[in-house]
Amino acid sequence: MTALLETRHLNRMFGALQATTDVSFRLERGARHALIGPNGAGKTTFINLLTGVLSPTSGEILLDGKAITGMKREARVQRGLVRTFQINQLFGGLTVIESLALVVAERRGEGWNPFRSIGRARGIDTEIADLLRGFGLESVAGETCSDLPYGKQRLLEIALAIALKPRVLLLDEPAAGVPEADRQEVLSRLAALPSDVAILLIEHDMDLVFTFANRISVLVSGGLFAEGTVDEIAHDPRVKDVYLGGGQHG
Ligand SMILES: Nc1ncnc2c1ncn2[C@@H]1O[C@H](COP(=O)(O)OP(=O)(O)OP(=O)(O)O)[C@@H](O)[C@H]1O
Repeated sequence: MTALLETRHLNRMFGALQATTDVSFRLERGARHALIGPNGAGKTTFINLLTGVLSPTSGEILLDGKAITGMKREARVQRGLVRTFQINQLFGGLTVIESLALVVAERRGEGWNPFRSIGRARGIDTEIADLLRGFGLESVAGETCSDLPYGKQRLLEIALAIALKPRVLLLDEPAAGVPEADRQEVLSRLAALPSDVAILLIEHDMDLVFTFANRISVLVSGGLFAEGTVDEIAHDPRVKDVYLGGGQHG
């Protein structure tokens, strides 16, 4: 069966440095798949290739069996390949509800008019209300995004991505910077993400990886080093060596 997202022999050079090395990877429908690897292993480069921020030196990327290798970022998003937003870059000055309204309206092709009361367009208000409730953001709906505590910021980033109705969601360190007290909420919201959305989690935090994912790929020096179930990876002595040998978890 065709994978939902697939790479075939993907390579990316930065001058003489090979940051991605012959990566053939499959993300299945409904996946809860984590991508891990020591610092500098090439995780960010791989995600940038998937989203179209970078072009591969060679190799192919397929979404639902169709090549998207040369496609622009926006076209990939329209086809359902979505990465979590950095809200401070895009929406810092907007309120939570405004940022959600903007994304939902854009997705519906209705554009966003700040002078029109939010939610006037039919259906948008219900959709926004569902997102606010689904991600525990009702109490901060009127707050400015950049003023939110980290836990709520991470949740809003995921809510904005879900507002685009992705088929594949690339989750980049969803619990980064979240204090211990708010971590559980982020984890339970992640566990409740729609099961029909295939998720690739890029994460440094092994506890989160082992809780969330049922499949793990390990990237080392740009190449796929190991792949398997959580159990297989947790007990793979070669994977332990890579991490312990590397000194630092990444
Ligand atoms: N734009 C660039 N130009 C030159 N080298 C780069 C560039 N981006 C990444 N690299 C190099 O490519 C390699 C992989 O980097 P990348 O950031 O993809 O790894 P990573 O696994 O995401 O690391 P970390 O976990 O530390 O974020 C590193 O050696 C890095 O220095």
